[in-house]
Amino acid sequence: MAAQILDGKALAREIREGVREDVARFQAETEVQPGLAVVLVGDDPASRIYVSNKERACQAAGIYSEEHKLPASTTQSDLLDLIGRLNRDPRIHGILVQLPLPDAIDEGAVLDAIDPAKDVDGFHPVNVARLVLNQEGLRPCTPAGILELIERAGTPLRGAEAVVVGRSNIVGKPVAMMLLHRHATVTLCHSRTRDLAEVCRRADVLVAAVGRSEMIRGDWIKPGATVIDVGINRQADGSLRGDVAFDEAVQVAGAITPVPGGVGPMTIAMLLVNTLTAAHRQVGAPAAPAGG
Ligand SMILES: NC(=O)C1=CN([C@@H]2O[C@H](COP(=O)(O)OP(=O)(O)OC[C@H]3O[C@@H](n4cnc5c(N)ncnc54)[C@H](OP(=O)(O)O)[C@@H]3O)[C@@H](O)[C@H]2O)C=CC1
Ligand SMILES: Nc1nc(=O)c2c([nH]1)NC[C@@H]1CN(c3ccc(C(=O)N[C@@H](CCC(=O)O)C(=O)O)cc3)C=[N+]21
Ligand SMILES: [Mg+2]
Repeated sequence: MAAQILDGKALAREIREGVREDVARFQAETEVQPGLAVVLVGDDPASRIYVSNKERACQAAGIYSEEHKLPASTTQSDLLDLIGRLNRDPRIHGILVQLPLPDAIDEGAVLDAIDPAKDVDGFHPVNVARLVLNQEGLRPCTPAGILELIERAGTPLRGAEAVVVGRSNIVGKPVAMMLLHRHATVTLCHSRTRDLAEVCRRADVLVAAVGRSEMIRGDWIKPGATVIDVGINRQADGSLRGDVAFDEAVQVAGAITPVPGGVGPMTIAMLLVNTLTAAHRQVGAPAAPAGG
């Protein structure tokens, strides 16, 4: 029997509609409109697509958004100045600096400069520490979206074998930590992992965040497993492929996310949730938003 398809686009739409209602209520109570600033340095075409998706989603949810497009030649000190201004700007509750940054800019120095209260990506060291300590803080959007999808699949995590392929700071490591906090037994794999296929076959929940088109084959998947495909791999013809060979995997898995229409839309929905949560915490409004 073919797997249940986890429709991230539909779930993201539901979440964004909930955010829209919560934003309206928040604004009525506080007279403050939540605001997001997105900073894009250089002209990476893929980043431009995400940035315009984010902008449209903000508008639909009633969140103020502004886009700061800087040339690739921008210096680190100019970027730090901009972040300082956004940190002090009362209209702005969330700041997102699109990654990767040009080589001449020290990514760590830039992330350190963002006010942790406005760090809607959850990449500042303070928010990373709060995640590891399982304390309240802003959680990275893609991992948060992945957890929502797993929950929607009805997959129990307590005691489950979870295998994450990829150990980046923005996806692999934080999603592994979130699965651990849900009491899964977590294996975090990377390019030096031996017998990767064998490790994947143990997984009740498999998260692929590698960036290699269709690397994970159908026979790497345990029958009935929940498979989350984070990969966004642009093909020569312009289409997108995931890190999982979908046509094979869908025959074996219990539930699987498509690419596109899986994790990607959830990332944007969780960015809106984080922006509203950040606004609540900064304004100190009485009621907390759903999911915040
Ligand atoms: N849908 C969404 O919202 C998002 C999608 N993405 C997509 O997800 C994918 C991963 O992104 P990101 O985490 O930033 O990627 P990175 O390139 O930062 O990390 C890739 C990871 O995969 C590991 N890896 C590479 N090759 C292999 C291999 N042959 N076997 C096992 N592990 C391997 C690397 O190992 P090592 O550490 O040893 O080098 C590394 O840990 C990309 O396609 C990206 O576009 C990313 C963010 C959000
Ligand atoms: N500071 C920072 N935060 C990020 O969250 C961040 C980043 N930098 N750099 C790049 C990655 C990648 N990323 C995606 C977001 C949305 C889609 C998305 O909307 N995907 C849709 C459509 C994609 C398309 O058609 O091109 C889908 O999968 O269905 C994909 C990928 C966020 N990232
Ligand atoms: Mg993110």
